[in-house]
This record gives sequence, structure tokens and C-alpha cells, in this order.
Amino acid sequence: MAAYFIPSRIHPTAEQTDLQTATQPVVLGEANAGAAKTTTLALRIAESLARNVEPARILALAFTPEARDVLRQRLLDIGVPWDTVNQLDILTIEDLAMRTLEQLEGEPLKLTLQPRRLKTHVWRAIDAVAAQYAGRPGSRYAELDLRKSEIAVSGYLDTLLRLKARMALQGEHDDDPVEAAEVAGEPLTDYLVALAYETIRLDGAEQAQFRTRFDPTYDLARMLRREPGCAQGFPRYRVIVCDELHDMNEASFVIVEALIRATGAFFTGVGDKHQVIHDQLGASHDYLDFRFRHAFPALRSYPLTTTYRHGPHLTLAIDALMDNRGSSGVPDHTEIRQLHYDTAEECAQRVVEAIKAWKKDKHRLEQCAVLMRDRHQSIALENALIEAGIGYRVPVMKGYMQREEILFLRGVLAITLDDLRAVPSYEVRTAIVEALAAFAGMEAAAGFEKVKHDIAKEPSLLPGFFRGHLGGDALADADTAFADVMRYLAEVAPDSPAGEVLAEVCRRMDVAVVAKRVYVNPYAASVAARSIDGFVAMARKSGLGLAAFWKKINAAEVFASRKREKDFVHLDCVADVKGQEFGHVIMPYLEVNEFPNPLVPARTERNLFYVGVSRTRQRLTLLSPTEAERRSGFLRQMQIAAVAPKADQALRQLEDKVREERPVRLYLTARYEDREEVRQLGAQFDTVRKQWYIDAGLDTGPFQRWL
Ligand SMILES: Nc1ncnc2c1ncn2[C@@H]1O[C@H](COP(=O)(O)OP(=O)(O)OP(=O)(O)O)[C@@H](O)[C@H]1O
Repeated sequence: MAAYFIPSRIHPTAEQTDLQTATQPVVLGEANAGAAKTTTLALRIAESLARNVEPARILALAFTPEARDVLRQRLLDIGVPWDTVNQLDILTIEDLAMRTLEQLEGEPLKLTLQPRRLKTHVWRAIDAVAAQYAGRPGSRYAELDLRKSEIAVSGYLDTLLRLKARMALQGEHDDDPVEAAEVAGEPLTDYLVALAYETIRLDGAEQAQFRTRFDPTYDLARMLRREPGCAQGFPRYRVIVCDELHDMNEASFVIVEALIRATGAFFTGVGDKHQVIHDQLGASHDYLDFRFRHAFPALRSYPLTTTYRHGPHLTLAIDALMDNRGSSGVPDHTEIRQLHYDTAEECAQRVVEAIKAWKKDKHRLEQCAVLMRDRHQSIALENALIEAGIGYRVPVMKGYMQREEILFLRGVLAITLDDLRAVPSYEVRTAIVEALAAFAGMEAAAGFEKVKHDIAKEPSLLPGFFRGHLGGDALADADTAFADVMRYLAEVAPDSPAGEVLAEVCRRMDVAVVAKRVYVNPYAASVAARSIDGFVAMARKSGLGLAAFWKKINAAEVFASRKREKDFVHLDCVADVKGQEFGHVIMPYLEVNEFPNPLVPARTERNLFYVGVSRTRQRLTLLSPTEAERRSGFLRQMQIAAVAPKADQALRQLEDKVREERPVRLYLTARYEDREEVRQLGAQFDTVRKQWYIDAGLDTGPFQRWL
């Protein structure tokens, strides 16, 4: 079918146009990375606008705020004006759930985000399970393994999230928890704790007493399951689209399915099953593979196989990695550079060189992204960037100096030197006090909230508070590790070597163990412990005394947090840049035990690596150890050299094809006051792009001044 909407900038492929103009009520697009899923969804929205659907009756959904922003950008890219984009509802599923619950409950939703603040609820749940089941007849109950350690709490919270994401916490086996746990595939203890936790959270009432991340989605899904009539409260959308279906889980599916049925809207979803990286949240390719088809038997699937993000050299290497069969529509040679290093610092130096080479080739720095597997890797990278005077932005992941574990060590320095005042930002001073309290295990102390702000306002109170609280008379008796650290610091001279002092603090505190208590999740704790190691190593290497080191990091923070509109590179974790793209992608630390991370399932790691490399438009720089045995296996799997001849050939064919392409319409620069004149000459008005145009075959002579 001919499209009503013609985009600016791009020529859609036949596959894209088929999806843009599809007439079936429920449509899925199955694609490879960069194969224009989001762009095609934008085309689908624009097509609806061109067919007179009001913007306010269109809902565009994504799973993450980043993906939501990319969708907005793609609409602008294809020529939908800013005003129109602003009238559309472009939301994450969690945004939609929050908005719907707020309407139903009549008050704003508050979320408790840090896992450690949920710990007391988990402990109460454990006590409740012990009271209810211990000593109950039945061999399964005798095996209950109720522990309150940090690792156990973290395990319970992980299970809880998995159960909620999969909507596996209630069901037909409610009266027999043993069977219910078995069906859910979780240990009985975890299942019972999860049930008890939810009883506390909901406190017998419908309205939750507290909520954390994902609870809004889960609560709305629960409500829709129990009372499908609630769905009638959704706005009367006529068109719904959903991006990144590979992030879908059962709770989100319940919401989307209810939305489609209640509104009768036309639905289009797109996804790429190789981009499933959130298995923890119950994401699975099942939704793309069969759940939608099962719920909507008339569904029609459309493939999207051509990537427009990069040329054939990278496309074919990605095909080799993923065992895929995509092709490229970009007639450019996407460069893949490989560099090697021996140490973490050398790797960071290579990153700086790669950025400088990009700049020297006259490209913009903002088009360059350094994508890491994990945030602990950023210490060496940030230091190297600061040293080289290269501005950077850390959009999702905070810069290392503002991460809790490092704020704790900065707090230690501030106490020792009695110089919290040297930290210019009020927020950072507050965060330092919070981090100290968290690592000292006293963040829940009565009145702490007020004290925190008092100290941030009057920094000279800091040493007195932490020493006095656990010190003074109490200090002599206190046998906590933190009190021991306070005693040690009281003896330390300001010119003592910073590296040695911090190492001693970490040793006395046993920070790896403390990190487990603070972070609860073992994986997050291991990343934090590695960050701490990196920071201490950096202090050692600097050779500076405490006072000089303190000055250096505060100056570095001022450099790093300067607001920049241009001349900066992006520094982020791969998992946080899904949906985005960059001219130059640099991937450091591609080595055994870093990427793939051995704590994560192999398939998820490969998908994550694929997400990283597929963000590239023009140049990909891969950094791995000089020693071949230490290199990440993914590099070999890409078969970069082996696919090059085939890629050269594909590139030549593409160059020929592009020469033959002709636009369908020519858009004019005519303004409002020219409207009668151009209309009489035969021009037509595009109501979506709000521009005059002529069909390509028309004589352009009379229109020269508007072309
Ligand atoms: N027909 C086309 N011609 C030229 N460029 C296109 C075309 N369609 C899309 N593009 C461009 O291709 C790039 C990738 O598109 P898009 O972001 O929509 O892909 P995606 O499949 O959603 O990516 P991912 O899921 O990997 O984030 C964008 O820069 C987009 O502008």
C-alpha cells in the first residue's frame, strides 16, 4: 500500500514501508540491531498522523527512559514537528503504570529505591515465615532455610523481583505454597518469604504501603488481572506502539495486552530477540516468538533485516558473532580498529589516543562514546580523560567520584583532614555524609536525616559527628570496625601517603564485606569492591600525601562535573545505551573475566556485547590485552578479517544502488504567505511535516525559488 507519510532524510526500504502501512490491527516487527526498528515505529506513528489520527490519541511505549527518548528523537529525525511530538504520549511502561495508579489512588506515588531500605521489610517477612511455618508438620517445611545475612536478603529480593516480573506470585496453587513454589521454579523458602513480604507491603489492603522499582508495573498488572474492568480507565487511544519488545516480561505484557483489548487500538510492537539482556527482570524472547501470537491470533509479523546504522564490514562481523543474517544499507566502510594494552592504565591511555585520533579526523567529540561492561572500569578511564583535558559526560552511570563507595572514602579523607568544606557542591557533601553513615551502618539512626543536612550546611560538624557518635566516651569501648577506623584516623598526619592510609582503612573496615551489607546484591557489591580497589590503587600510584590527594580529587570533580554542551565524549555502561547510536564506539577492557563477566549467563553476556558493538555508525575501536589468551572470546567470534572480502563486495553493490535512488517528493521552502501561489502551481501540503511539496515527476521550473 502507498504510504501517506514521506519522511525527510531517509528512503524507507520496502520492508519499512510494509510495516509503516500495514493494515492489520496487531502487527509485530522483528529485527536486528540497527535495522531501523525505532525509526519504523516512528514512521508508523507518522503514517497514523497523516491518516488524521489526533496526536493525543497515540501512545508510544518503551521500557527504559533512554529508549523513550530515542523514540522521540527518531520522530523528529523523520520530520514530525516538535509541536506534534509533544502532543503524543511517549512513556515507559513504568511511567504509564505510575500515572494510572496515581489516578486510581488519587495521590502521587513515592518509591523506595535503595535495596538496603527494603531490608527491614525482608527481615519482618522472614520472622513472619518462621512464626507461621516452623515446626509445621510436613517434611518440606522442616527444610526451611531462613537466614538474615546480606547475601540471603539479596537473594530474597532477587527472587521477589523475578516472581513479580513473571507474575508468578499468585495463582491457582495459592492454598498449597509447596506446589506453587515448585511451579514457579523457586526454592520454597524464597517463595514463602516473597509471599510474606508482599503481605506486609500490601498490609491486607489494596493500596501498597511502600513500593520500590517495578512495583508500579506489578501492582497495575495485578489489578488488571483481578479486575479486568479497570482497563476501561485507560485513555481512549487509537494507536499504540511499543519499542524494544525484547525487554518485555509478563507483568508488562499483562498491561499491554489489557490496553490493546480495552481501547481496541491498532498495535505495533518491534523487538530484536538477540537484545534480551534483562533476564533478571523476566525479559524473554517468548513474547516476540509466541505470546503475542497466542493472545492475538490474527497478528501479522514483518521482518526488518537491513541495518542503516553501519556498513557491511561491521554488519557481517555482527552476523558472524550472532549467527544472524542481516544486511546493510549503508554505502560506507565502517572501520573496525583493534588496539592492545598490558595494564588497566595503558588501556585508558589507548582510549584517550583513540579519542584524539577521532578529533584529528575532524569529527565531533559528542559523537564518540566509551562503552564499558561495568562501572568499576571507569576509574582509570575518567582519570585518563581528566589528565588529557578531555571533557566527558556520564549520563546514567554517575562519575566514579560520586558513587557511594568512593564517597565513603572521600568522607574518610574529609574527616581526617577536617575539610569537608573543600567539596563545593551541597548535594555532594550530603551524599558524602550519607555514604559514611551507610558504610558505618548507622544510616537508620534516629534523627540522622536532619543531622545529614546540618553537616552539609556546616561542614566543620563532620569529624565531631562521626567521632563523637561512635567516639568520645563510647570510642574507647566501641568495637565496631568503623570506630576502629576513627581511632586510627585520629593519629594520622595530613602528609601521610594517601594510598597507604586508604588501604589501611579498607583493611580495618573489611570493605568487601561492608560493601555486601550496603549493596545487598552480591554482583553490585563485587563491582563496588572493585571500584574501591581501583581508587586505592590510584591514590597509591599518585604518590601524594592525604592533603594533596584530597585537593587533586576535588579539582578533578570540578572538571568532571562541569556542564558541557559540546566538546565532550560519552562514558557509559553498555546496558544503559540501548537504543542509542554514536559515530565512534570505543569498547575497552575486552578481556577474560571482564567481558564476558563470569557471574552472568553466557548468552546474556553475548547479547550485551552485541548491543555494545551495534551502537556504532562510523568507527568501532576494540581494546583487548596484548596477550592473545587473555582476550575476550567475542573478538574471535566476530571473524573481522574473514568477513572483510565479502563486505568489500557488498559495499560496491550498495554504492551502485544509492546512485540510482530517486526521491518520491520534493519538499519546498515555501512559507505561509506563499501558500496560494504554490497551491496554484500544483504543490500539495503535507499535514504532518507541515511543509509544501511537489511529486518528483513534476516540472521543477516554476518552483525554483522554493527548492
Ligand atoms: N531507510 C533508512 N535509510 C537510511 N537510514 C535509516 C533508514 N531507516 C533508519 N535509518 C537510520 O538507521 C539508524 C538505526 O535506526 P534505529 O535506531 O531506528 O534502529 P533500531 O533497530 O531501533 O536500533 P537498536 O534497536 O539497535 O537501537 C538511525 O540512524 C536511523 O536514522
